[in-house]
Amino acid sequence: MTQTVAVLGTGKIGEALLSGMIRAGWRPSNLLVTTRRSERAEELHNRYGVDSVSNAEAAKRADILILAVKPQDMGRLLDELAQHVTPDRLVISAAAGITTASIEERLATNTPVVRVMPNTPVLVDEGMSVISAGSHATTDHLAAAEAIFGGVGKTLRVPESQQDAATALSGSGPAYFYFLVEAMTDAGILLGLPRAQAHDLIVQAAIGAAVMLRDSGEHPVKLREAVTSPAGTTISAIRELENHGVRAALIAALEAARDRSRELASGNG
Ligand SMILES: NC(=O)C1=CN([C@@H]2O[C@H](COP(=O)(O)OP(=O)(O)OC[C@H]3O[C@@H](n4cnc5c(N)ncnc54)[C@H](O)[C@@H]3O)[C@@H](O)[C@H]2O)C=CC1
Ligand SMILES: O=C(O)[C@@H]1CCC=N1
Repeated sequence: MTQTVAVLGTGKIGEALLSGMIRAGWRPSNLLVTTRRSERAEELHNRYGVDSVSNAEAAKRADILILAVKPQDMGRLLDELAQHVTPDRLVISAAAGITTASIEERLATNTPVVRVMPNTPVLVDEGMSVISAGSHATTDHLAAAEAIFGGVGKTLRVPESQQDAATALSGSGPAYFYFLVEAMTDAGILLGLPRAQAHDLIVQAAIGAAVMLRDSGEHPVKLREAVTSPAGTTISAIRELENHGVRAALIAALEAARDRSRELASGNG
């Protein structure tokens, strides 16, 4: 961890990553951030002890640049960086949809670019980061990205052609579970439970189910069948879920997220 890493754009995912890197043992003196507002720079300095610099300065000083701005802001960021990034730097983009090729063509020839799709559970070291090499990135560059993102969760290498699908499943994935918890908590209210209790019951059911999925090695169908007693309560609920097309809705939802990721490749909104 002797390299210097700059996080360019420190919104939700940029800060989540920054906080995770500090927990994983990165020294604030080896980290830089860029922000659009000076109050935000001050806030991050107070919180993490990191210095804020301009994007051009970050490109000059950092070995690894993590681009964490919105896809729609990527063009402008690359304009600011283009003259300053040399091919001995590693550029990691965390932006949905943006291809490594589109970044490579804006930077000096042979600049290595790695595309990563993390998710917000990096905040609790349970992130999933899906990693792909651009055309000039070597296995050492992939390993450098894995060292950073592996400190805050799991990593998986995929061909870049699968990144839009991975974004739909994993980058956006936590939101679907929060949405379910929200809806199921409302159901608890309808059934007469106090909101706080309904929330706790659903969250613990989610945690228990997630740990069983991760640790038991069983197929989800098997785990669901173990809950579903003959003529019992669960099957009554499952019938309603099927009646309302929840399975088809999920498939369509993730397909829409994949398509949106593809659209964002143009950098347009
Ligand atoms: N939020 C999430 O769960 C995930 C987000 N991503 C990707 O991360 C990127 C950022 O997303 P969020 O953090 O959600 O957005 P955000 O809007 O919270 O953060 C973006 C930040 O970039 C800053 N910014 C924009 N242009 C800048 C520039 N030229 N120089 C310095 N800072 C600049 C903005 O002020 C803002 O603070 C997006 O490309 C998104 O696709 C990837 C995985 C998960
Ligand atoms: O919603 C988005 O576009 C970003 C990318 C994955 C998660 N959040």
